[in-house]
Amino acid sequence: MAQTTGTAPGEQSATPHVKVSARDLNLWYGDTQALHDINLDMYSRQVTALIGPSGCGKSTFLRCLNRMNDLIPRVHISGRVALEDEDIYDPSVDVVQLRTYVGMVFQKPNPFPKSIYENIAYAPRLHGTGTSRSELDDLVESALKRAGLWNEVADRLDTPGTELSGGQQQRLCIARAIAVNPEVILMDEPASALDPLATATVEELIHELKDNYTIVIVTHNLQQAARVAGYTAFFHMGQIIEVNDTDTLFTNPAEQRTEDYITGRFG
Ligand SMILES: Nc1ncnc2c1ncn2[C@@H]1O[C@H](COP(=O)(O)OP(=O)(O)OP(=O)(O)O)[C@@H](O)[C@H]1O
Repeated sequence: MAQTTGTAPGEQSATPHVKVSARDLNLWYGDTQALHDINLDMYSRQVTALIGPSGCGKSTFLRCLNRMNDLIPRVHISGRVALEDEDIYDPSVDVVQLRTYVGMVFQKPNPFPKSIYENIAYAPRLHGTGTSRSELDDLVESALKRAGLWNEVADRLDTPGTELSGGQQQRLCIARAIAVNPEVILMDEPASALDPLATATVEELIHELKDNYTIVIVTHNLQQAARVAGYTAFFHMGQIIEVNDTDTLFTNPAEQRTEDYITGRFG
């Protein structure tokens, strides 16, 4: 597997900071191995895209990064995933806490059946981040602003989140993830259920969020990976075939399988 530690386009520092790393990561669903010896560094203030054909293990890998696979029966994992050098699979790790550091946004927008306000305020209240009403008000406003949704919903915070358009719902889900101050945001095909205009808005948002978070995104859309990601990893049959800065991976792939995939020969 090819992996660079070089500088991504637009990145000032020669050695980007590794925020999350996977080392020799294997995962089995029962007897079936879905991930094989995955090694990947994901950098602070960068978007890393995971691409590859259907069933190659992208979502499985993404779920390893905040232990969402713990919820699936008969899953067995070996190897290491570290957040800032801390092994997230260490038995002492509080998984609920971990998921506030490493938030997740899913393919289909899934707002709670609650008001826009409550969608954002719910988790901070639960975790004790915002206690008074005015603290929560500030937190809701700030999260909605960071998700680029404030101007569209400021006058109707009491309406159900489910009444927003699909694109707005997805930005609400991103605001909800942001509200608990994560360091890493995982996105599993966050725009695939959206129309082109809403997709463009979400992509712009990802671009802005990158300045403050580590973002890992699964996408089927190669153009989207090229637009939003500084780094891209190509998965095939549960392995990483190649990872590199996105421009190099798309224009000068080292591996034949990568070239075949990005030129549409399979997948
Ligand atoms: N809950 C599960 N139980 C058993 N096997 C699973 C489970 N989830 C995924 N798999 C299997 O693991 C492999 C990888 O699936 P995964 O969903 O990670 O791939 P993917 O690359 O994200 O695919 P897609 O692009 O179609 O979403 C597939 O063979 C899939 O059938």
